[in-house]
This record gives sequence, C-alpha cells and structure tokens, in this order.
Amino acid sequence: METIKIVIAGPRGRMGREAVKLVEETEHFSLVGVIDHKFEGQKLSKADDFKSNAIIYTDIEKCFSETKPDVLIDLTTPEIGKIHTKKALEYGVRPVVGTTGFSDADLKELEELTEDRGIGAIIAPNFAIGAILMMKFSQMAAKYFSDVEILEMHHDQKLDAPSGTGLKTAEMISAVRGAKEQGHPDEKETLAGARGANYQGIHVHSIRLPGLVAHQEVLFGGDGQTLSIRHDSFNRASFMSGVKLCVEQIMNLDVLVYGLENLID
Ligand SMILES: NC(=O)c1ccc[n+]([C@@H]2O[C@H](COP(=O)([O-])OP(=O)(O)OC[C@H]3O[C@@H](n4cnc5c(N)ncnc54)[C@H](O)[C@@H]3O)[C@@H](O)[C@H]2O)c1
Ligand SMILES: O=C(O)C1=N[C@H](C(=O)O)CCC1
Repeated sequence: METIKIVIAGPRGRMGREAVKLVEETEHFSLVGVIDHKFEGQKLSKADDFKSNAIIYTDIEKCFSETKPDVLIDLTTPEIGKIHTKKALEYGVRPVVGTTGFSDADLKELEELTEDRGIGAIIAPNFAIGAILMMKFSQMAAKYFSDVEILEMHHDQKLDAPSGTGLKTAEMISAVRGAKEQGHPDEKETLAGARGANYQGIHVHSIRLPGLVAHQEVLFGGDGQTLSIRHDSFNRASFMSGVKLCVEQIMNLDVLVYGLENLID
C-alpha cells in the first residue's frame, strides 16, 4: 500500500492526540507536519508527550508548501476548521474534517470548491461506527415512527450546539419523514428553550456535563410505545477507526462526502 502523507491540525487537542497516535501506529500513514497556534518550528516530540518528530507550523500555507501532504485531518474549532478546509482544497490537499459546527452555507461553499478542484473532501460529524449505525437505524425507524426527539449529550468543553451528530441525525430523519410539527399545536414555552432546538419539527436537546464524552439517544414515540436508539462513546479512541477509513477512502474520492454513512454499506 502506498504511504499517505498526513498533516494534522489541532494535534494537542483531545481528538488530535488520538489522531497523532493513529498516524504514528499505522504503517502506511506518515505524519509530515502538524498545525498548531503555537510552538512554530519545533518538533512535536519536544512540544508535548509525542513520539513523532513532525514539525509544528502555525502558518497553514507554509506547512502545505513545505510538507506537500496528501491529506489534512482537521480537529480544531468550528471557526478555524472552515478556514483550514478551504485552504486545503486551494492547495490540492484532501481534507478529512472531524471538526463540527459547519452551517449549510459552509457545506455548500466547500462542495463547490471541491468540484472546482476535482479532489475529494470528507466532513464527518461523527467518526464512530456505532454512531453511524445509530443514525442509520434512526432513519429506518422514522419510516414507522414519525414523532421523534433527539437528546445529544457531550462533555462541557464542547463549543458547538447542537452537536454535528445531533444535527446530522435530524437531517437524516427529516429526509425520510419530511417536516412535521410535533406536540400540542398550542404548546408554549414558559421558560425559553424548554423544548430545545427545532429542525423541521424535530426537537434537539443539547446536554453538556463534565464526565460525559459523546452520547446520543434518539427517542421515538407511537401509540402506546416508545423506541430508544442510543449510542455512547466513552473515549476518543472510539473515533479512530473512522478516521483511518476516511484517510484511506479520500484518496479515491473527487467529491465532497458529508457523513461516514455515505462511505459504508
Ligand atoms: N467527528 C467526530 O467524530 C468528532 C469527535 C470528537 C470531536 N469532534 C470535533 O472535533 C473538534 C475538536 O474536538 P476536541 O474535543 O479535540 O477539541 P479540543 O479543544 O480538545 O482541541 C482543539 C484543538 O485545536 C487547537 N486549535 C485551536 N485553534 C487552532 C489553530 N488556529 N490552529 C491549529 N490548532 C488550533 C487547540 O489548541 C486545541 O488543541 C471539535 O469541533 C469537535 O466537535 C468530532
Ligand atoms: O466531543 C465532541 O465535540 C464531539 N463532537 C462531535 C459532534 O459534534 O457530533 C461528535 C462526537 C464528539
């Protein structure tokens, strides 16, 4: 298998650390550089507790020009992730983006840029295989249960709400059941936000607590019955087989893929 040259943005973050480990441990992956907002020019092994001697860049353009990677793995923040993804496409580097918080307009812009450049991009709101199955099962269930609410639960350091996974789940359910107002037509919130966010009538509730990692329950209700579909990630290693799959698959893509469910049967 040919070696894939990788740059990771956000290597010292919770996800970035796991991604560095994944790349270090995968024979046909090579970490050629990392992008951080400090430690310019230092070796990653000197800046933190890593084995890799990849150089840290604070300037993404310098990083791409000097290291000429095949793939960028972005695990930063919503604002920075968008800038990095656009820059990667401009430089002909395929982006695998785990960073969440992208709007529809952002996705559209990136899709157009991908078409212009003729190279693939993956935006994956969730890399965990169990979470992808939870979303697929929810889409299946929505054909039979049209009333549903989503409870997404994450650690309290998360910047975006709802989570990328919660939003993607709502989009997937809505694609099969359409828009539907749920609950009583005269329902009123006596405390703003009590009914959560509303995507095409699907209420999405975001819980943030220390102790949590990434969890979601999709709760369907029908005549005299409920159905709960739940997934729990207890650590960030749970996301890494999905990251590996994306890096391998992106080499054969020439379009933007939004969601891992589009890459697995
Ligand atoms: N797709 C998935 O499966 C998945 C799973 C977990 C987290 N996430 C998403 O990944 C992102 C990162 O999550 P996290 O928990 O690792 O966050 P984190 O806060 O632990 O890490 C983010 C890192 O980005 C770095 N960073 C900030 N600005 C930067 C810049 N300009 N250049 C380079 N690096 C910069 C920070 O220093 C930090 O180390 C979030 O958007 C989160 O929602 C996605
Ligand atoms: O920890 C996070 O932040 C996560 N974000 C993703 C999301 O927004 O869905 C996936 C799970 C972890």
